[in-house]
Amino acid sequence: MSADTLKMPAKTLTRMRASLGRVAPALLVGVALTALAMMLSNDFYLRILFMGGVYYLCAAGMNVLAGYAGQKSLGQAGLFAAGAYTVALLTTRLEVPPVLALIAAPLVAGAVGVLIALPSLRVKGPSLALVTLAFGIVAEKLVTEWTELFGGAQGVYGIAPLQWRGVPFSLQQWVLLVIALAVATHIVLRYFLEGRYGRALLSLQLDEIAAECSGIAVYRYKTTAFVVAAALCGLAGALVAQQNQYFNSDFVTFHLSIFILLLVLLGGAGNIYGPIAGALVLTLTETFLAQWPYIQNFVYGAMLLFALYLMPNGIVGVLLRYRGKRKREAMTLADGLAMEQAAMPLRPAAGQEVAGAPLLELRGVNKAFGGVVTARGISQKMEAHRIHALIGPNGAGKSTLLNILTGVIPADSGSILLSGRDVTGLSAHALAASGIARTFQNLRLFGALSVLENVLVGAHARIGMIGGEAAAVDNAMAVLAFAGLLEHAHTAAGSLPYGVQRRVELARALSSQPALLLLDEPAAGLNPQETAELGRLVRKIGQRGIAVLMVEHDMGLVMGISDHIVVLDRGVVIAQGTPAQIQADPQVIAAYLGSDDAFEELSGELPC
Ligand SMILES: Nc1ncnc2c1ncn2[C@@H]1O[C@H](COP(=O)(O)OP(=O)(O)OP(=O)(O)O)[C@@H](O)[C@H]1O
Repeated sequence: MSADTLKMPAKTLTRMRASLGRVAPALLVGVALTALAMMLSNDFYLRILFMGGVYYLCAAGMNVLAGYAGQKSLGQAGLFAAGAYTVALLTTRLEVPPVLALIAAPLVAGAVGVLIALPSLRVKGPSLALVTLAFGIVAEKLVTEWTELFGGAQGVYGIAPLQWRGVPFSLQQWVLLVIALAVATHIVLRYFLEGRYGRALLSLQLDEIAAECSGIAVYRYKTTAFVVAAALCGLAGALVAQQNQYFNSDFVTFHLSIFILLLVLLGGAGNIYGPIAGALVLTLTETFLAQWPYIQNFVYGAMLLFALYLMPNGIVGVLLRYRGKRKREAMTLADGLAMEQAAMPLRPAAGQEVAGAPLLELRGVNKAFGGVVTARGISQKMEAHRIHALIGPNGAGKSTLLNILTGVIPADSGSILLSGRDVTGLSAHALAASGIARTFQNLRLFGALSVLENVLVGAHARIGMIGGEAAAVDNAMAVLAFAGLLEHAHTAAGSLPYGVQRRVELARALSSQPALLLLDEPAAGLNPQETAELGRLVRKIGQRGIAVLMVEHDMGLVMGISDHIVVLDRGVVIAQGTPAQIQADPQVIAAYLGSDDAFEELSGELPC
C-alpha cells in the first residue's frame, strides 16, 4: 500500500473527528442541562432555565444577523411579538392545535423578517438600525392600540399550551423542550456558520462589493440572516406565550429589543458561543435584579456601554484569546498535511462555452456619468490563455470598464459575451460564478479575516453545498502556496504589509478558478522588487491557462508581461496590439503626451 493511500483515510478520520467534535459538546451540555432539569422540582429554578433557553434562541438568531451579517436590528421585540401573537390568535380564535400553532409561529415571524430585510438593500449601519427601530415602534403601537385583535394591555388569555398525553406541559417539560430546541439550534447554526455560509456573512459585513465580486449573493444572504433571526425570535416568543398561556403588549417593548441585542454584544458577536455566554450572564443578571426592577434599565445600559467600549468581542472573545492561539498552531500542522495533498489544480473551472467563441467579447458598450463619457461604443475581443493589458491616461475609463465587466456598475447600452454566452446585466456575484474574478484599485480585502479565510471566500461559488469545505481548504492552501502566501495563512489579512495584502487579494480572486482574471492597477503602491515579483506571478497565472486583463500604469510591467495591449482614451479604443506595436503607435504617444511620466515609461522594462 502506498504512502498516499495510507494518508487519505487518516485525513478523512481527522475530519470525521472534527465533525464529531462540533456536535459532541452541545449534546453533552444538553444532556447535563436535561439531567439538571429532571432533578429540579423548584419552579423558580426551572423558570430560570426556561428563560435562559428562550434568551439563547433569541440571541442565536440575532448573532446570525448582527454578529455575522453585521445588520444591527433594534426591532426584535416586534418579531418576538409576531411569534407570540401567532400562537395566541391561532389557538384562541381559530382553535388550531397547539403544536401546529408553535410550528406556524417561526414561519410567520420569518415572513415578517423578509419585510424588514427589504430596506437593508438600500440602507446600512445607523440608518438600518433606525429602520428596524421604527419597525419595533410600529409593532409595539399596533399590539397596544389594536385591542380588538391583540387585546392591548389586557392581552390574550387561554393560549393553548402543548400537551403530553392529553395533559398540558408542566414547567419541567417546557424546560426540556427549550433545551432540546436550543441544542438543535446550536448544532444546526454551527454547521452552517463555521463554513462557507458563516464566511459569506462575515465577508459581506466587512465589504459588500468585494463579497459580491467573490460570488456571494449579498442581498440573498442578508435576507436569510433577517429570516433566521426573525424565526428564532418568533419561536422564543411563541414558547413564552404558550408556557404562560397568556401574552400582552407589555412584553413588546424597546427594552426587549435592546436586551436581545445586548445578549449578543455582551456574549460575543460573530462567535458561535457568544449567544450562550450572553444568555447565561444576562439570565442570571435578570434573576438577580428582579428584586430591584427600577435599576434594571440602568444596569443593562451600563452593560451595553461596557460591551461596546471595552469588550468589542464580548465575553467569549476574552475567554477564547488564549485558546485561539493554541488552535492556530494546531491548524498549521493539519494544513501542512492539506498542502501535501492539495489535489485541486489551479486552472480555470470548466464553464458553458460556445465552440470557437472568444473568451470575452464586448459589443458596442457605452457608459457615461452625466457629461463624462467613459465608454463610447467599445467593441473588443479578448482571447483565452493570454495576458491582456488595458492602458490609457488618467480618467480614460479603464476602471469603469472593469466595473462594467464585473457587474459592479451597469453599462448604458451594448452587450458582453463570456465564451459566447451573453452575460450582459448579470449581477456581480453571478459574473463571479461564471468565471470572472477581480482585484480592486483600492484594496478591498476582508481585513479582519485570516488570509486563508479571504481565499476561501473567493472560492465561495465553487464550494459544493454539502461536503465541499474540506476540498475548498485544500484548494485554498494550494492557491496560497502558488502565491507564496502559505506562511501568512492564519494571519489577519489587514495586519499584513501592503505588498503582501495585494498578493492576498490576487490569491482570493484566483481561488474561484476564474477563466478571466481582472487586475485593477495591481502594481499601485508596490516597490520595484514587489512589482517584479508580481510580474512573475501574473506570468505564472497566464501559464496555467487563466486569461488576465490588467489595468496598469506601470509601463515596465505592462510592456514586460503583456501579450496584447488595448489603449483607451476618453472612452474610445485608440490602439491595440503587441507591446512593440503600442510603443511605436503615434496615436498612443500623442494620448500620453499630457502625462510626461507615463510617456517616458511607455518604453519601460519590467524591473528584475
Ligand atoms: N461613479 C461615478 N460617478 C461619476 N463619475 C464617475 C464615476 N466613476 C468614474 N467616474 C468618472 O469617469 C471617468 C473615468 O474614470 P475611471 O476611474 O474609469 O478612469 P481610469 O481610466 O480608471 O482612471 P485612473 O487611471 O486615474 O484610475 C473619470 O472622469 C471619473 O471621474
